[in-house]
Amino acid sequence: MTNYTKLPAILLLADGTVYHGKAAGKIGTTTGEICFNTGMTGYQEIFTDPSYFGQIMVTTNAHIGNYGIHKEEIESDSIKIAGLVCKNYSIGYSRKEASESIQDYFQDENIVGISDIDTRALVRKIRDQGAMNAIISSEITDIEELKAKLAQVPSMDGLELSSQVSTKEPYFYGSPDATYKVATLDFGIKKNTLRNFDQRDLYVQVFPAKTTFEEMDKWGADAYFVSNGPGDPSAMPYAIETVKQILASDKPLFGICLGHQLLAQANGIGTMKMFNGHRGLNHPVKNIIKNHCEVTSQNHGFGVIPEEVRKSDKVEITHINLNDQSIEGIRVKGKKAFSVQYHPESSPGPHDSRYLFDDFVSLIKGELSW
Ligand SMILES: NC(=O)CC[C@H](N)C(=O)O
Repeated sequence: MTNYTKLPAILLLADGTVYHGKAAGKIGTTTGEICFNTGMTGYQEIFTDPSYFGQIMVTTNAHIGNYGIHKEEIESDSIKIAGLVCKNYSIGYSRKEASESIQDYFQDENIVGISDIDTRALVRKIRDQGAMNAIISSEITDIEELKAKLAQVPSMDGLELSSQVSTKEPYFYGSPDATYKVATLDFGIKKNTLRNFDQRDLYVQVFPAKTTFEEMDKWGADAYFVSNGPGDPSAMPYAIETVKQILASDKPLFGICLGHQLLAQANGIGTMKMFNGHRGLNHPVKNIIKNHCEVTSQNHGFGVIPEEVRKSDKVEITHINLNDQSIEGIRVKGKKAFSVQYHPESSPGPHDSRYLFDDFVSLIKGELSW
């Protein structure tokens, strides 16, 4: 394949800052909300995480691509990030299990990126100025033209994206002989969540985002799962309604990330756009029920409004972020429903929080209550 990576490329931020670097991936132009992930490993899992749909990813690890691309290290069937910004873009790779280079992968999947950017300076800028849109181009050099294109990009605030990454048809995961059945609402589910269910004797049917409760209920599931996903949860009234109906059914319910935000919304608690999201593999969270700390994997740009959670008589707080005291977990009083803002399936990330999948199984078995 032709190697275009010596060609110049431009990154323009919505505040007018221009960065010059080199083309990475396909030659072209891409737009999205710029965000950064501080993880030191797991780039392929991050690129394929559907929650990043519509976002340009800045990786703070200095080398990207250096251990190649592995067919199995994916969280969905394609790259979901809108574009990549990195420092060193390594086309050569050192792992013998890898099947191709990052450059071939990006070109095959039509992903536009930019390398040789001072990502430390860029991240400090985004950190201090908050979330904003950006454009990367390796074909347009006129800044005014790039500005005009960037002005057309919608704000992430108020954007519904889940229905674009959700499965179009229902499908099954795991063994039909498993003891319990979990109906899953797919807003952009990660494969490792499904692997964790399968490992715990749960048979899953994954439903498209806009499936009604009535349709899912026909399957006779023992419990429900509400997945992670991209976009603004407050722009998803259809999903909030379905979660309300699941709650009314009194079946166990577990939600992760977007699923957590939707469970809050279904209980009358608002969500908000954060100044900077949490994206990385080492966010400390305190489980205030068990009085322990977990190091967690995170990826979100919205959050539940802390004052509204504290005032709510419907939910109680189970987890708190130790960096900024944001709400990381809730459970619904008198219901078998709980959720976390972070990612216990953690692919990539530490496994501290995997016990939440065991808690879900205990809840289904009737061995856990509050
Ligand atoms: N990982 C997720 O589910 C992200 C949820 C939501 N889109 C957010 O950015 O906050």
